[in-house]
Amino acid sequence: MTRPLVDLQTTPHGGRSLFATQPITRGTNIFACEVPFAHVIYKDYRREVCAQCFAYAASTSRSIGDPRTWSIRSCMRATAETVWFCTDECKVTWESGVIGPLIADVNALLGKAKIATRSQSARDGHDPILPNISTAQITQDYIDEAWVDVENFVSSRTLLSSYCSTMNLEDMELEISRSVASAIVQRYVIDHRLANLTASSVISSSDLWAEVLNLQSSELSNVSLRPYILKAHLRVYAFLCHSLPTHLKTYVPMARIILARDTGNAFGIWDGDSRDEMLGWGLWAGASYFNHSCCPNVEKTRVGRAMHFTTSRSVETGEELCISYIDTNQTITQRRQDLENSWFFKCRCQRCLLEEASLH
Ligand SMILES: C[S@@+](CC[C@H](N)C(=O)[O-])C[C@H]1O[C@@H](n2cnc3c(N)ncnc32)[C@H](O)[C@@H]1O
Repeated sequence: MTRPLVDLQTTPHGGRSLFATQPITRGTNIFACEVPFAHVIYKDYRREVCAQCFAYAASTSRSIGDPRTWSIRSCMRATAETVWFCTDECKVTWESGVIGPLIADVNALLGKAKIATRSQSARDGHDPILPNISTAQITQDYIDEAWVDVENFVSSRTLLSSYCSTMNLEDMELEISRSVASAIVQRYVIDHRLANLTASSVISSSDLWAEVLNLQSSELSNVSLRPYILKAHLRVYAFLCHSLPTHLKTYVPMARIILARDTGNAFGIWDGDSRDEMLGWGLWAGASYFNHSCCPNVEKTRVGRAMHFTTSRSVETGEELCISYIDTNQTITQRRQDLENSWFFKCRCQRCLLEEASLH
């Protein structure tokens, strides 16, 4: 058996991180994660993004005159949401799988349920799920209590149904709901052994959920910086409790776990290398142990549904293997701002430490 090239270790500065177990040459594929555990493609792009391989119809690499939307569509159950494909091969692969069609069924239900949330008169601004809050109030206890309250609230079917009929779910809340629902379907399929899922080169399907649980949560940092996120998450939870089919409802408590880990661990699904347009996002469990560096030695590439990680230069035994989360062609001040706003940490990479020292 060949020895793995990477090893997970704890760092003094940035939680767990991946390290080289032997010298690695430039261009080596060190890790691959085959499928996202949760994902969503934004509504505006759904006709332009292949449901199987995420190829973008309007990408700049395509020729002038090529259509901006895909024309091959799924024709499975009438109850399922229509999805589009770049080739017949992708369509056959998707239709012969279990997860894609199940997600399309659930998405159709969520779409209808969202329309129903605005069928009655708009709310008067008061939301019983969470009163207006100020950042000063936000502690882990506060967040825990808010989740206990919402769980009590949704346990009354009458209250829940009446709330959802006028909650006026926002478009972004529906996207978040779709992403959580895709994870719920994934877990349902694993639990019921409906498909043989291989998520990555090192993780077996039975460990997939454990891998998601193991991801770092950024719930408190995220809600402290953007208190409105908590309200959106609680509303998504209530909406899913109300709208999902009975066999998936038992999995709704997963929502808080996914939402707490999504920010800080998910990757954007981009149109191509130039990253002009973000088409959606996905949570590739197992691929989130790469720490950030402003002088990275690993490049991340999406290959269809898979995330591949390749060394961008040669690496010594024991070296930390890092990707970059941001545009590293920025000043230290801009880089810090981006990392603190979106990932809630102060970068301790070699480049930042050197640049910081030269400032003093
Ligand atoms: C996607 S996770 C990476 C894996 C993470 N270290 C863990 O233990 O799960 C991102 C988090 O890792 C930490 N991190 C990543 N790169 C870092 C760096 N250059 N300096 C300090 N902390 C970093 C931050 O806490 C960040 O929010």
